[in-house]
Amino acid sequence: MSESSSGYDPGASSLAGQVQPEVMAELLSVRSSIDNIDATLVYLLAERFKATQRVGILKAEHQLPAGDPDREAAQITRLRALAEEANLDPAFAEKFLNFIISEVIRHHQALSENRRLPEGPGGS
Ligand SMILES: C=C(O[C@@H]1C=C(C(=O)O)C=C[C@H]1O)C(=O)O
Repeated sequence: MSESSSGYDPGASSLAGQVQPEVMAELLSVRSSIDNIDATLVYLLAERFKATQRVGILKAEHQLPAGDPDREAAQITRLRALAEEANLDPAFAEKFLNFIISEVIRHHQALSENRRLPEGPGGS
C-alpha cells in the first residue's frame, strides 16, 4: 500500500502556523529523512524477527531453553562498543537490545509451549 493511500501525512505537525515558512520547510526536509530511517528500522526489525523465529523453531524442536544468557552478554558487549564508535549512548543501545531480546524470548517460550502469541510488538 502506498503512503498516500495509507493516509500518512508527512506534513502533519502541531507546529503548523506557528513557525516561519523557511523553518517549516527545513523541518519537513529533515523529517523526510527521519521517515525513511523509521521505515528502514521497521523492515530491519521484521527481518530480525524472521531470523529469530527460525532459532525459536530450532530450539523448540530440540527442547533447548528460550534464552541464552552467555550469547546475550556477548551481544551486549559488542553492541555497546559499536554504539560508542558510532556516538550513540551505549546505555541506550543496551536497553534497546534487551527490549528486543526479551520479546524474542517471549516468542521462543510460546513456540516451545506450542502457544499462539497474542498480538505484540514483535508480531511473528
Ligand atoms: C535468538 C536467540 O534467542 C534469544 C534471543 C537473542 C536475540 O534476540 O538476539 C539472543 C539470545 C537468546 O536469549 C538465540 O539464541 O540466538
